[in-house]
Amino acid sequence: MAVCTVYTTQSLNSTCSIYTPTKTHLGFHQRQVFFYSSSKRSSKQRSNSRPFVITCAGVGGDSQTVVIGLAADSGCGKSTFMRRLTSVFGGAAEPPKGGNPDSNTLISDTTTVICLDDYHSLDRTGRKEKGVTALDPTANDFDLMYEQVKALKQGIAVDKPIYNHVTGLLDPPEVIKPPKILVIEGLHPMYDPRVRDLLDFSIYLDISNEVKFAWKIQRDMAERGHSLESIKASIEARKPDFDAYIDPQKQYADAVIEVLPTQLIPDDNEGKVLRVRLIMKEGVKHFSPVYLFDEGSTISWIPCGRKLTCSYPGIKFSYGPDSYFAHEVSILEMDGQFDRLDELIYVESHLSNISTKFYGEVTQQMLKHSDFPGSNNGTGLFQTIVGLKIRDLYEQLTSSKAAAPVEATKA
Ligand SMILES: Nc1ncnc2c1ncn2[C@@H]1O[C@H](COP(=O)(O)OP(=O)(O)OP(=O)(O)O)[C@@H](O)[C@H]1O
Ligand SMILES: O=C(CO)[C@H](O)[C@H](O)COP(=O)(O)O
Repeated sequence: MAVCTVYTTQSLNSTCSIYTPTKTHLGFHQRQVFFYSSSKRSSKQRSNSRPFVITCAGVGGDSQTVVIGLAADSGCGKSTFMRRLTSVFGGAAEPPKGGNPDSNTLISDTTTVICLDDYHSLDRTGRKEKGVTALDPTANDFDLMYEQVKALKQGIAVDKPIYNHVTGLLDPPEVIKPPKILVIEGLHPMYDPRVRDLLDFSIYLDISNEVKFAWKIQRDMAERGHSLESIKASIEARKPDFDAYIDPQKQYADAVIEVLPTQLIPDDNEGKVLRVRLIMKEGVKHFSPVYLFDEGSTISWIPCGRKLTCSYPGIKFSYGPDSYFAHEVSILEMDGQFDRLDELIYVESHLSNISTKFYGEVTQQMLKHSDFPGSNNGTGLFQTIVGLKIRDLYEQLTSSKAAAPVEATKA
């Protein structure tokens, strides 16, 4: 086997990979560099040599993209969560400029959110012909998902396909450049072990069937004109594949936001008042779980009174250690809803490890987006806090990378 050296214009820390022509379909942006069988060649020899085509880190290899996975079924609040997350980093998230108007991608200064629906390998007709749902792994191209997320993580731009939800067809690809933070959201970010291993942090939105149904009715009946029967039928049709392929991913998540009917109203079936649990894995690098009052203890707190206005059925917080799929976790729970969002500061001041940059940042974010669904309950509160934790994780990851050469020099 020949030992070869790659000469590249990238910095020494660049990550370069060689791809055979058979892999060019993977959609990498390629640059030409020189590839030799010996490292000791003159510059004349170098310039006369035939170039091989290889891929190199497009951002110089020094900055690495942090990858976040967000899994949930359709209509479970992923887009709302993404809007809260991108807002934490500042700037608005928009579809790629001048691109396909039906693109599912959202780009802001710091984050790029790609929707994994774009890796459907079967379009709507194809799925119908084969009798499979979009949740079925056979309707998705996990090889391409893995190759492209890996490339982006290494700083290499990719040509990502687009699944057009308007037409149900696969559209020509769009270029995705490596961002500072890449969020992959959709049905299967933690399904394929190769993709899962690329994630620096993962979140699962676990919406109970009762609540999912209430949200679906609210959106698909009120906003999209679907009938109650068709909504019920669609949920039922998806359920076996949801249980088989989507739901099991929650065991791999670093944080799960579980949304359940309230326990404050006996036999409530309206789904308006919610009990929301933030399940946080212990021992995750760069992530320290949020706690209420005293870390590791078990707390039950009713904050209603002089400092927090509560109408029926009130608000109840709980916090404590637990286990989840045999992992040690901390769980913070909020049941009920806020009457006045400005009073949230009272609750915020009793929470620790929330990774804010200034006193009241959670309350400020919640007030800023008071029109988003879930702003008056634990869904909005916990999504905002997870957004702040992701910012913190990103800052820790990037500062530890920046510090690494210094450490190496010291050694
Ligand atoms: N926290 C919440 N509280 C109440 N309703 C919510 C909440 N989050 C989402 N919803 C409802 O669910 C609908 C879908 O939300 P969203 O668009 O964020 O979900 P999604 O997972 O991105 O959906 P899809 O995958 O279908 O695009 C909203 O229009 C709203 O009616
Ligand atoms: O579960 C979904 C993820 O959003 C969609 O149902 C899937 O992407 C197929 O989309 P469409 O119904 O528009 O063909």
